[in-house]
Amino acid sequence: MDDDTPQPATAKVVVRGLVKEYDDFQRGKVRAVDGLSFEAHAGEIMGLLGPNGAGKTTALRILATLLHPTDGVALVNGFDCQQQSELVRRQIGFISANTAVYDRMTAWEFVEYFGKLHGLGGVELSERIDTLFDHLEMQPMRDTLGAKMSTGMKQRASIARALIHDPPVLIFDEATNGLDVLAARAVLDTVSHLREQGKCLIFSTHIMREVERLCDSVAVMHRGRILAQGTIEELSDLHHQNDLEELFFQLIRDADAAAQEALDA
Ligand SMILES: Nc1ncnc2c1ncn2[C@@H]1O[C@H](COP(=O)(O)OP(=O)(O)OP(=O)(O)O)[C@@H](O)[C@H]1O
Repeated sequence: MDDDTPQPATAKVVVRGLVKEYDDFQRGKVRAVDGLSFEAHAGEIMGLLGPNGAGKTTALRILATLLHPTDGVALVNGFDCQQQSELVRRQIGFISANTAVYDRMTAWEFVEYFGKLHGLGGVELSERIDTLFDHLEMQPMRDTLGAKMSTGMKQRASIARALIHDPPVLIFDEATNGLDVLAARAVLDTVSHLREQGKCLIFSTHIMREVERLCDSVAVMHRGRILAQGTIEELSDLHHQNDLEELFFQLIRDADAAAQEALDA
């Protein structure tokens, strides 16, 4: 990797007033993200919790430099996702439920290929892959072709791919969708382990148990906005509700009722 890259001391994600509108052929303008603001810090897992269509993937794809925002700012480690996308990509690893592997590459070749794209090579790269394969328990599948991998194996390969350049910020977008309990548990264990290494993690999900088990803070998102944000204890105290699932339903119900009232007025 380029050693001249400025490396701020603390990995951090800052999102301020982020807006994303899509031009939808059938629905016209769709405001998928509507003034979103949050921060995520090093050594912490921030949960982004929201129902289908809340705007989680859109927001995270902006952070991953895959989409341009309509308005607002998203910074990764101080670098602007829109203006400095190349630098942001070096700071970030993005894992979703449907990251593809290549049918004709083995797990090892796949991760090596992405390592090379990040400018790694030689012994440094093979040692790094070896360490990652140890941690992710991928040694038995190192020669398995993408076409022969199970869903859980594909997800492990995708995680190794996202970690190969050792980025300080990791984004998991509904990364356990479609995995069986064992494979999902392996992903959650990896996320915990990455926190111990001081990484800044954003973990989007609609599964409450994953949030309760993993996250240091949580932002509840609906209709492109954040309805509530804080630690689970802070949210429980503020809304007088200890059950996260109930709290989630309550927040969504209240927001929908307020939106309906505004429409009726
Ligand atoms: N390319 C697109 N064109 C038009 N509308 C889109 C596009 N992508 C997403 N949307 C819309 O934006 C809104 C937010 O979608 P998004 O996928 O970001 O939400 P999400 O919280 O990730 O949902 P899910 O959990 O279902 O993945 C939805 O109304 C969706 O239909």
